[in-house]
Amino acid sequence: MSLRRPPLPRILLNNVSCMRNAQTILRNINVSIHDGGALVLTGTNGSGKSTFLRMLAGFSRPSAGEILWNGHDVTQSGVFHQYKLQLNWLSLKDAIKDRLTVLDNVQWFEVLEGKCGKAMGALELMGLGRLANEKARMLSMGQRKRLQLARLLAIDRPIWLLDEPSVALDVEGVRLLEYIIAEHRKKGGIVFVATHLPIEIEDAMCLRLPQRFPRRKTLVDLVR
Ligand SMILES: Nc1ncnc2c1ncn2[C@@H]1O[C@H](COP(=O)(O)OP(=O)(O)OP(=O)(O)O)[C@@H](O)[C@H]1O
Repeated sequence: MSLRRPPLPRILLNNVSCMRNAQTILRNINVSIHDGGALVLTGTNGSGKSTFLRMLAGFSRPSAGEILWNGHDVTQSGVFHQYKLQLNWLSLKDAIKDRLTVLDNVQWFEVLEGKCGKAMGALELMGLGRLANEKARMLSMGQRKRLQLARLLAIDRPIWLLDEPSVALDVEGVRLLEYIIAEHRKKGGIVFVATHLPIEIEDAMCLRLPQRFPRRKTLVDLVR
């Protein structure tokens, strides 16, 4: 009889807490995620969703606990160097260069990544093929979000950290987002999504972060 150990989770958050400005934003978070997994983070404004993603991206360190990637603490410099190459980050700051064309905006990231050849296909999938040679400043908000998603596809790293990825997308855009997330997971990719808007992600784990401040009076309370 062979006794096989269960595989290590690709990412493990072990009792992680995070402080900003001497305040605890995240407290005792435990998450374990394997290849193909997804975690959807929800919670009120200021509950710490972006902080969670930023910590996973290595922009801030846990104040307690540890984040393990393949069993190694990502804050160790040798590990972090490898770990950060696994990450693809999408946030409300879109880092789009308005003076470049739409295509150049994707190819530029591909070049930085030492890759090439996927930019046009990614733009076409995201419905931006006809705009590939337009200057990026011509794009609407939803089109800019589609351009960010095309970059994710072109760069093709395994761990996606998506902060409000559906903001400004139309219904078709949200369906495309759901589709590319599903396809990414089929290849073993991992997806973390912070969102206020509903996104259909099959078998995703959900983590609702607690509200950090006492509930203030709402508009409804005030007009009663
Ligand atoms: N650089 C910073 N320095 C100090 N505090 C910060 C910093 N960034 C965020 N915070 C605080 O951390 C808390 C959580 O912020 P965060 O942006 O993670 O919330 P969120 O859940 O993503 O909110 P939203 O739904 O509004 O996007 C907030 O109270 C915020 O003021």
